[in-house]
Amino acid sequence: MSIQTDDFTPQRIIDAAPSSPNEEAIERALRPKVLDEYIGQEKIRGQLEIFISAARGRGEALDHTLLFGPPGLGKTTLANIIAREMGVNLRQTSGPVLERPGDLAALLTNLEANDVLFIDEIHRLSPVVEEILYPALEDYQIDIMIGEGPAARSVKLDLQPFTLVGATTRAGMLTNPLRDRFGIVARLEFYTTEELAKIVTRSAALLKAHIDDSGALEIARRARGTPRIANRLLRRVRDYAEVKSNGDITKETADAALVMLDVDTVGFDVMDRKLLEAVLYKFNGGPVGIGNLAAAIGEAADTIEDVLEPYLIQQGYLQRTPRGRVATPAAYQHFGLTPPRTSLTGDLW
Ligand SMILES: Nc1ncnc2c1ncn2[C@@H]1O[C@H](COP(=O)(O)OP(=O)(O)OP(=O)(O)O)[C@@H](O)[C@H]1O
Ligand SMILES: [Mg+2]
Repeated sequence: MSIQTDDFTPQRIIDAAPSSPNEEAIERALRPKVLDEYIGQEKIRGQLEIFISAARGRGEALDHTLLFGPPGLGKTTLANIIAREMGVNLRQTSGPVLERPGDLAALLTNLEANDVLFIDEIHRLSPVVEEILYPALEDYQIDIMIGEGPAARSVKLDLQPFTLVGATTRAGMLTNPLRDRFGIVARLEFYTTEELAKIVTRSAALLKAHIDDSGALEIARRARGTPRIANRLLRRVRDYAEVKSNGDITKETADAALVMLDVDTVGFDVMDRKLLEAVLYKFNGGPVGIGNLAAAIGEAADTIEDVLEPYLIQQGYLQRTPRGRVATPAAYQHFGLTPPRTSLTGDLW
């Protein structure tokens, strides 16, 4: 019998990663299917609209596209939308799954003209697999080795023109030759409260939940700029509203539910507070190196960098300096402390 650990590990309510296979199924149902339903990310949407309609007009494959940004901002959603708007198939895989060159070759040779190949976590491709990808991206050709030892020979195979859509939370970890082969590079930004409120309202309608504007705004404000978190908070608030009142989601029910879930007024949960408190109290406001910080709060450095930090930095609570992480005056104020007149890096705030 196999046990899915997912169901047993305690889960941050505002974790930006999907919490279980079950949540992924719910997400699929809430996922916008066409560009017009995709809320926010105006710049990317505007660009894609033009590039897609031009490529379609010429009957060509869309340029290879790299989507990067923190988890839960809509990269997978966008990859699906691109295929849909192009009117082609989407084949999906991910960096760690492609262990051998043959795995990728099999996928590539099965693509039909102008199809989208979506590689999630593309920064985790192994170097040997990446090698195969270069000529595929440039000339729609691959070189594969057939046989072993002295009898081995290399065979060139022609591929159909296709679009690679790569997604990553870490653009900095891509090799230069790979990054250079993307014609379109889109950086997804955190969503504004207004955009998230629209997403919450749309999802509530799909879930047949009753929500008013103030309820949607309250959830949006506390969703860390991330649609995945907004949708998750909505589902938890809906549970609360159904059990504790008549099921209608208002500002009051949303607030009460979120207090119960330990999500504070700016959307921080226990982990965010733990991180900021460590910088403030244990390291005197910083600067503190990522390794020390990771040890102090018992989280992996990767998790801090990919999941926790981006939002805190974007919201201006934390700064990344060459000497380490530094708490900003906003962080001091959030915890009711008086910020020092100069930061520890010596700059005047
Ligand atoms: N622009 C958007 N409008 C409406 N809903 C969105 C939007 N972007 C994302 N969502 C919702 O958020 C959920 C998470 O999005 P998605 O899975 O695309 O994120 P991701 O960037 O691929 O995350 P990860 O890095 O974990 O793979 C989706 O199920 C979708 O319902
Ligand atoms: Mg994804």
